Amino acid sequence: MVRILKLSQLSDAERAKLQKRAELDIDNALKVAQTVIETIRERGDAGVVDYVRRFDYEGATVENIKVNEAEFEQAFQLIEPEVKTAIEQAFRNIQEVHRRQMPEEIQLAEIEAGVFAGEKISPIPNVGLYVPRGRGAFPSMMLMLAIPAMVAGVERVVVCTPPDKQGNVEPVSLVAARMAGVTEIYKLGGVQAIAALALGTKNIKRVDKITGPCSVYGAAAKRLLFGTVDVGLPAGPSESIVLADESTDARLAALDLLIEAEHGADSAALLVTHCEQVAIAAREYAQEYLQKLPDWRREFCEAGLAAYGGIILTDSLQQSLDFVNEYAPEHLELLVSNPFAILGKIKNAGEILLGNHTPSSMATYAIGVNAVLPTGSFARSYSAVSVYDFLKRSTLAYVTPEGFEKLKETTKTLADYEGFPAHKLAIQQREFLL
Ligand SMILES: NC(=O)c1ccc[n+]([C@@H]2O[C@H](COP(=O)([O-])OP(=O)(O)OC[C@H]3O[C@@H](n4cnc5c(N)ncnc54)[C@H](O)[C@@H]3O)[C@@H](O)[C@H]2O)c1
Ligand SMILES: N[C@H](CO)Cc1c[nH]c[nH+]1
Ligand SMILES: [Zn+2]
Repeated sequence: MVRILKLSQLSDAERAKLQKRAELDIDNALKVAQTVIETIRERGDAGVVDYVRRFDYEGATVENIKVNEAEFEQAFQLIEPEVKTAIEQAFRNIQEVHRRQMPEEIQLAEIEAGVFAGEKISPIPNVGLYVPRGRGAFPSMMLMLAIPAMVAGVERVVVCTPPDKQGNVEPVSLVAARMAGVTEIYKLGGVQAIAALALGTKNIKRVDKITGPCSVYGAAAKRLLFGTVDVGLPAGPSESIVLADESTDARLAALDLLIEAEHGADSAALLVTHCEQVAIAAREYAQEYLQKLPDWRREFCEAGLAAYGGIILTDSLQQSLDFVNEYAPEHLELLVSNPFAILGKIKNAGEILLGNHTPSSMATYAIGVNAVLPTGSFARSYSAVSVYDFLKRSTLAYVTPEGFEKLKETTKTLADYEGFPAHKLAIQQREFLL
């Protein structure tokens, strides 16, 4: 039975446990990751292959961990026509959304007479994308990562994704990668993928940034390699809040509660409402809909809902909103009578989905908004993946002779005050040299 928790009756410890989610059960993974990283640092490709053999595919060799042309071609043979059509529509919408995000390459504004300031935008040269594979196939994640990287103009986009026990990469992910223009793909998952991308080996050139969702092993590796490489946003176990009021159809609330719950036993799926009737009815419907899922997905839902999720009953809509903002969910669905009326009150959420026709599964696959989102309360400061994850900004300035006259005294005064004589001299001498 899906639990109903009355928010006002939760102890501080219970509230903190909800807030923490599963994200931080990382200690054991950190130990594994440390050993794998050290081995790859010392033994390079041979170390990488040893761990692929141990964790994913026994037949891995230095030669066969890179996806070859025949494997791409085979993937195009294997894909069902309706899946290809679906991928094509998703591709178009994701590309459209991300093209609209692209800023002007050069922005320069006159700040005062003769003083121009702005930014030059450039792509990150080398980027590694991690597309997970453990508990599902994720061609959608391939699109969500590869398309913004390509739109941003990244020169080298490398993908790592785990092979199955037969050494194959999930074929629709290969089709999605090819459509986006990615050709360099390694059959690597977990720590060995992150370590190879971050440290580089003879066969796998290191990257400047790695981004993409992963399980606790990849997350542990990213934590240990922070400082060696840019590890992007924290995107861990899926989590969501469905926010309901007295107008909500409890069947929709129950259905959407199960969307993120089915990812894994570590998923955190919550329905938050001040309306007891909706809470009780949604609990009944959730039980019913759970029976429609295959055993392994239903067991994920039951475990995650018992440990990290469930239905939270609050005293008022305002208390529900306060809870949402404190929790900072990855996905937030506003299944309320007028979602636009409360939109301004949402302060922290990776994704905000408005109304009955915008379930989070549609955002994951088809709308075009990015579905790689910050988890573990990091939606307080991080954003969804976008072209900005693949761009950097150089500040840009240009001063005319007129502008130089206007700024020279301020520069000399502040250089004096801070005790930097060469800074001052560069201004003083220019007054004679120019
Ligand atoms: N935040 C987001 O936007 C977002 C999007 C999609 C998925 N996700 C989350 O990403 C995660 C993906 O995880 P996953 O497990 O499906 O795929 P994964 O690819 O991250 O994990 C599989 C890899 O883990 C490694 N591994 C497995 N067991 C191991 C062990 N005992 N020791 C060392 N390494 C081991 C293997 O090398 C394997 O390749 C899920 O938690 C999912 O909810 C998040
Ligand atoms: N909902 C996930 C992000 O939390 C993404 C995903 C891909 N496939 C299925 N789900
Ligand atoms: Zn999902």
